[in-house]
Amino acid sequence: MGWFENYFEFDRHGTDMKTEILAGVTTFMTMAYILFVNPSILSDAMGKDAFNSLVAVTALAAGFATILMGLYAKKPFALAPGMGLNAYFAYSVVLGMGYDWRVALAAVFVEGLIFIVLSVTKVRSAIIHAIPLSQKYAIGAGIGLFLTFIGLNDVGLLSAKVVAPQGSELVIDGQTHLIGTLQFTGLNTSALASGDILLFFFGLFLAMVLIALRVKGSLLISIITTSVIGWITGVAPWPEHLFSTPDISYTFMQMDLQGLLNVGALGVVFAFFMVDFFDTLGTVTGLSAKAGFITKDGKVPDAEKVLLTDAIGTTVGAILGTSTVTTYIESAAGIEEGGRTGMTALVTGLLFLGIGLFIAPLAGAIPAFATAPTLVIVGYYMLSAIKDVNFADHTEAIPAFLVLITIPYTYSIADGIGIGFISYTILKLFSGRRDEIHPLMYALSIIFLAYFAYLGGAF
Ligand SMILES: Nc1nc2[nH]cnc2c(=O)[nH]1
Repeated sequence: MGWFENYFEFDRHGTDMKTEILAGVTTFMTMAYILFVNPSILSDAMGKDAFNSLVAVTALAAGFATILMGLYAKKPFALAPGMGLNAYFAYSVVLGMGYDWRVALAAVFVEGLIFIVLSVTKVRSAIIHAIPLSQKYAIGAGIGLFLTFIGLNDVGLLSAKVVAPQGSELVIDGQTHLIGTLQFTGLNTSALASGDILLFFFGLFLAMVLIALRVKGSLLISIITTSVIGWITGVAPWPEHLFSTPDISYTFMQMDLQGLLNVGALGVVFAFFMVDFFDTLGTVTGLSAKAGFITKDGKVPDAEKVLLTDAIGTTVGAILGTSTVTTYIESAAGIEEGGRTGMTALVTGLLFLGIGLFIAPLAGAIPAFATAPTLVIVGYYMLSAIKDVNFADHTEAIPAFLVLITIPYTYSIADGIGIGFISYTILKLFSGRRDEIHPLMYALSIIFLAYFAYLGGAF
């Protein structure tokens, strides 16, 4: 038995080197899009000149945090700057509220420090353990639906009608987007015969069949096959070149901590913190349930180490120049391939550094239609956690249901968790079962009420 096998306890987890490496590569392939999507979102707020720096910074932050997760927390979880959080950073905080991006980075940095303190003092894992099992399962399942929704959206399969109040337009990459109330969504029929969508369905059906045949690496095979067909048929451009030289000078150490010293900016720190905290919490629980880590009494082993890694990732990410780093739900893809130990994360992290830093153009050439089927399938896997919710008990199942639908509909894991906690506490309280409410659930419900009030502009 080699050093790696011993250190990561392959025997105890019933895994082997080949499975772990394949799992690490699969998770990387599923997440590689972030190397290009994150820079494109953040550079809307930081300026186009930031783009190259952001590619390297995204790879560095994801690589560093994921390797730390592998070596220290020994879990098959990968981290990168979160999609919900980068959009909040760019479109709400900088473009919406008008904060300089350096102040927004400082808010992320401080939020990360608060996280570190909470993780070290074990407050955070205490909160995790106070949350009812039905809510934990529903969060995992809701994140699954969210992921499917992201996949369908990425590939342009859904259309939406937006009723926009005047003046609420957002220009991204020269395209004008309406911001307003969503009236309905539908199938984007005009795109159905496009190469992108056809290849998406090809990838989806290929993945489905391979999974049904129980072929190892089926998601990875689907991503690679679909990409290559896309490149050959000209639906997606071949990678232009293989190598690029990393340069992070534009965003490195740019935080403006002094700019944070006003009440409004503290609200921004609070909002970042809430989203990061509960996104991580839900994701770690969902992934742990999927990997079979949850103990009989509903706990995630070594939760403190996982949370501390996540918190350090955010802080280091802010120093490098990116929005909040968080544990990715896409890690479910590698877990699905059998990844159970830190070796999986180590492989993913090294690929982020190796590919992300130096051959970013190649990773970026993997088209959205090739990764979207994976997001859809992983969503299906994660949804299965809902079967562990007891639907005979309305006081457990109704709040679980609300979490399940609110996460994808609001495109926000934190909002879904908030609705879940508030409704759980109210329902138990008014149905004569208050002794089942953990005292921390009252506090969390009140914090979420304050959070929603803040979002609604009450203070
Ligand atoms: N948990 C989680 N996973 C993601 N995958 C892509 N973006 C995110 C995010 O914001 N949170």
